[in-house]
Amino acid sequence: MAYILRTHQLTKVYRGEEVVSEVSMNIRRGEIYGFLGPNGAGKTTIMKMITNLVKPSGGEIEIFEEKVKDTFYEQLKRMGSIIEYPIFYEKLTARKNLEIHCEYMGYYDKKAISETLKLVNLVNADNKSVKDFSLGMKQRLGIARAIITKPEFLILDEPVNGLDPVGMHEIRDLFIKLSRQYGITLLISSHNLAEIEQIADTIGVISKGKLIKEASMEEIRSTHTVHLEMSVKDYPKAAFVLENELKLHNFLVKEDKGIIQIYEDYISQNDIIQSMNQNQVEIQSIHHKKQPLEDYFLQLIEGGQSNV
Ligand SMILES: Nc1ncnc2c1ncn2[C@@H]1O[C@H](COP(=O)(O)OP(=O)(O)OP(=O)(O)O)[C@@H](O)[C@H]1O
Repeated sequence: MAYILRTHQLTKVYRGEEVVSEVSMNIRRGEIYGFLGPNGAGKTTIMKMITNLVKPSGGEIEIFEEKVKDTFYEQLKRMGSIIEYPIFYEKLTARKNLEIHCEYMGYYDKKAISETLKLVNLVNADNKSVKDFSLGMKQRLGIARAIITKPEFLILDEPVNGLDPVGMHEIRDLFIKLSRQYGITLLISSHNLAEIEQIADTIGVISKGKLIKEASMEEIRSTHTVHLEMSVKDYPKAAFVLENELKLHNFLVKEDKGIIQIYEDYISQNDIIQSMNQNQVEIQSIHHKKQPLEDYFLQLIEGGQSNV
């Protein structure tokens, strides 16, 4: 398995306080990794350590399958990033900003500027200076600057923060394009699940400096969101049957809705129907129900546990 990034027990202490605690994360080549967590969870600090802006207090970082040393310029050259707010030369155009950046990076592919402006859809902005850009245009220019040197690994800190739904949609499409067509690996942080749920292949959930979950979206969707919902009139009796006949304990009785939610993975719908029939409990409906992912993540973050 080719990993673009692996951290081992990565830790950062600020004034005696551990703001990042023993984080071991794994990003595979070519994937979009969604880094999800509430504000202050430690996402930016981790991204800063990965991009050599902040020194770790402990642990290790491996990029492109090589352990990073004190300075890791060779690896950094193959990476692009936007961390916190990108700063531009406000009086200059997007093109001029990119030219200056390329010069600074020692990257002299003149064609790249026009190509990149086209890719991020900023071709018609040649007469505008950056100070007159909308927030979305600035975000796209930031992305252009991060990708112009053709990085293999792109690190984006809250890149859609503050964008309207249309802008957000455009940027999301761009990320998918960068990943699927250009094979760039993306690490994207967000405090909002809806922003990255649709594009991430893998999600890392961070809370209070700890990585509390790392799993593929596919796995999360298939294993953690389903429960059985059974609608009955006589719910006390139904609950009795679940508990004493089927020996199930992980269920919730919602009296106001007349339903019982059953969270046991190993019990089949048929077994429940059979047992209810044998005990003369009439089932009005029974079906699998998905827990909204948002609820699942909130539960995860609030619980702050690693065994969910
Ligand atoms: N230079 C610093 N000195 C002291 N504490 C810091 C410093 N940088 C970050 N912190 C603290 O570390 C914790 C994590 O901050 P960080 O910015 O990494 O979180 P985050 O998940 O990226 O949240 P946000 O989205 O709000 O930036 C916070 O409690 C923050 O106050």
